[in-house]
Amino acid sequence: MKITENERDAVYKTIFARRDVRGEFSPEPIPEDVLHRVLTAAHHAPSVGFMQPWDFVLVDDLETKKKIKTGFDSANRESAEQFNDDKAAQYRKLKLEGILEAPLGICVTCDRHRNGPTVLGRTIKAEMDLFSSVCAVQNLWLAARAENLGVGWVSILHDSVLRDALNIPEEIEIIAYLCVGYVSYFKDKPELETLGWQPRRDVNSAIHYGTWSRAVDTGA
Ligand SMILES: Cc1cc2c(cc1C)N(C[C@H](O)[C@H](O)[C@H](O)COP(=O)(O)O)c1[nH]c(=O)[nH]c(=O)c1N2
Repeated sequence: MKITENERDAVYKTIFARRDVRGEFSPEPIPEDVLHRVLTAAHHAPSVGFMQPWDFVLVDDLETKKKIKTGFDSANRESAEQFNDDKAAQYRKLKLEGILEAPLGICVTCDRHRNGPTVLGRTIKAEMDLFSSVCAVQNLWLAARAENLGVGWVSILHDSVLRDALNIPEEIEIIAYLCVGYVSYFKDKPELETLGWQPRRDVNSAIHYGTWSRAVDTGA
């Protein structure tokens, strides 16, 4: 099967128009068929040894979301203290989650024991199962964008909060908590770029020919 030019353009458009969404969610519910398409796209991510170690816990209960939000608030206060004075003040102004606003939360997990102890491709680097689950997150994020659904990744959370709220056992790894819902608009650029937190690196500084070399900061 060949990808047509229009289809190629749609893929790039989706990649460049994807954003991390925090506060702009509408409460409009996500239709079952749309959600199923997005989760099926996530489920078709590549995985080491075709392990498919992920699971998706869907969270629409307000009380559960409130527990997670309380956990975020506490972890966020703890996080702010890790930055120096100016950066901490700027950090405290950032909106870094949409846990209550988003109609749906999705917790992506990784079962590190799925398919037994020896997995093709994971014999030398054990963390490949975790990376596979992150591939599922990216597929989900892009498929959601193609459906005009916003996604926000919230990682300022201790695992214990999600384990308690969602009944996730210790042997299951927590990969991501995602806030998902329709949005009024998608920003053109990452918010952290617009607010001056961090600029986008020039793609050429990420490309190395032959050997790795430390990127030179040109200040551009
Ligand atoms: C593993 C991981 C973890 C997080 C994120 C991303 C990823 C990949 N991002 C989103 C992140 O800030 C965002 O992707 C970048 O700022 C780039 O913006 P766009 O995603 O292009 O809009 C994120 N954003 C946020 O507001 N709170 C968070 O806790 C996190 N955590």
